[in-house]
Amino acid sequence: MQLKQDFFEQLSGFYSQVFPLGISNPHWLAWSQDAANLIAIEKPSDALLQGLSGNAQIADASYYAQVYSGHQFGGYSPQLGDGRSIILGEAIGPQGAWDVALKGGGPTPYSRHGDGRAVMRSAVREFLISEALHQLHVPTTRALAVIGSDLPVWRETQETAAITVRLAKSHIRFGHFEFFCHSERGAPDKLKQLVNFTIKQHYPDLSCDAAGYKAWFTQVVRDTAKMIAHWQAIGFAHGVMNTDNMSILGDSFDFGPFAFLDTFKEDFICNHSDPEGRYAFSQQPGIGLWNLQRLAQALAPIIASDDLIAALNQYQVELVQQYLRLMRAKLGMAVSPAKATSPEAESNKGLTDTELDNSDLELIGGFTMLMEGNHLDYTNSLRSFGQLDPHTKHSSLRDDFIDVNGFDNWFEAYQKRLGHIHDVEQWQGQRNSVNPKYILRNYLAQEAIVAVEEGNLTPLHELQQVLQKPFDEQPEFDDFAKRPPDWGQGLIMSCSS
Ligand SMILES: Nc1ncnc2c1ncn2[C@@H]1O[C@H](COP(=O)(O)OP(=O)(O)OP(=O)(O)O)[C@@H](O)[C@H]1O
Ligand SMILES: [Mg+2]
Repeated sequence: MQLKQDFFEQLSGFYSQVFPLGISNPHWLAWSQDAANLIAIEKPSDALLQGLSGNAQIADASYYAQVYSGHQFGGYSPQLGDGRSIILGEAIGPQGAWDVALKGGGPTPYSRHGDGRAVMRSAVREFLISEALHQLHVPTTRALAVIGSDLPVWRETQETAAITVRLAKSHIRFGHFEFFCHSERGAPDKLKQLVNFTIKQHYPDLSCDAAGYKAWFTQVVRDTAKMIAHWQAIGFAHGVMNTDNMSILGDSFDFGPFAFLDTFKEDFICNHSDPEGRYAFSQQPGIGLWNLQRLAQALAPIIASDDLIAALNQYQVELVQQYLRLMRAKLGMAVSPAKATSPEAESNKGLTDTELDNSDLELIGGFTMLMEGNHLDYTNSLRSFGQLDPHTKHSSLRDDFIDVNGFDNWFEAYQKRLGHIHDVEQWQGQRNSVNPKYILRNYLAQEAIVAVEEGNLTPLHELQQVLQKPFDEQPEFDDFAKRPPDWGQGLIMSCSS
């Protein structure tokens, strides 16, 4: 692993140097070669295991914990910082550099009352979801490995510590800007330094002046909207959208009590510690904007308010367009014939773009409402479109509905929207390439974790394998695509990790 130290060298005063605390009996619980390739690591080795567990020093690593703050569940926490994540530096890979962080690597000056550790179940979940989201084309941080240990840690009961080795293009969060805005009122030198660093590292085409700042913040707004559109389309609930968990690059970040929807439920709450549903599935788009508004406030000392507002105004437009793009692909609805190569959708001729957008949103919303009313599985229902002949009324999808009339009414409007499909087989294949068969259902993660506790890594490795190709039929793993058993339906997790 070849490391460089741009953040460490250019931003002193933005972190504390801290060395990871060694851990007893480290061993690989899981390894992602796909992630390893990003930083040119050919295979796991014993030397790497010792280094990434904190038992031996890695050459060129700097070891630091970043300082940030953030809005947590709506309230401002003036000082957070990496309490259990220690960054080694930026590993150089064939397509760019990736921060390497040991999440659960030991206490730091920002640990407050925490022990600096992560428990095995949360480390495994973070690993699995990072790699799974990537395969689903959702922007995300990545995970190289999970390292297990013998170290006992105390949560509600005694558990065992583990480390997730996280790769991120950047660990800079909205909360970084909030921290430096609030800690240096009146002389925003560090805030400016951080913005300039972010732009130079990640937006090399932009300048570090007023025009560049405006373009940069606009891009942050767009990237955040795009990430959330992906979550809504794939049926992913993050669970803890605090501003310290929002990456400035619009990558899904910090995976705790997340969940995919099993049965579609718009107001699904996946976080046991969120009884009010602040971060419910349906709230995510609104919270994304709220978080961006907090970021805009933090940037106000250096970016003109008109520019910030203009950028924020693009959020909803971008989110809706991205969501429409993803859902149209899932349902096989080609865009307006005026613009599209497909001449199929006869009924839409003459509609303006906005009218078509609105009628498509209505059609999509109609389908999710039907799913909710009929207690249908979100992922499996969408996957059924890969077997659907849009010209035929009867289908396995229709058979799933109790409210058949409701479905028929919807289907009629949908058929009209689609028009004639020339090559149904090709159309079905396209649906299968965007509607996954396999997602990381909470109960699957739970089963794999219980097996790890019993010393059996096979279910974890099988799950990792199946999630690497979520759109492919993998008949030997058909069971992984089933709806959860009763005990695993809508399983929600606590924040303790
Ligand atoms: N066991 C722990 N020991 C020390 N600090 C902790 C611990 N758990 C959480 N924290 C700190 O509490 C804050 C909020 O935690 P949160 O769960 O959002 O982050 P995290 O999962 O620890 O890490 P990250 O955001 O880097 O993925 C963070 O500053 C985090 O570092
Ligand atoms: Mg966090």
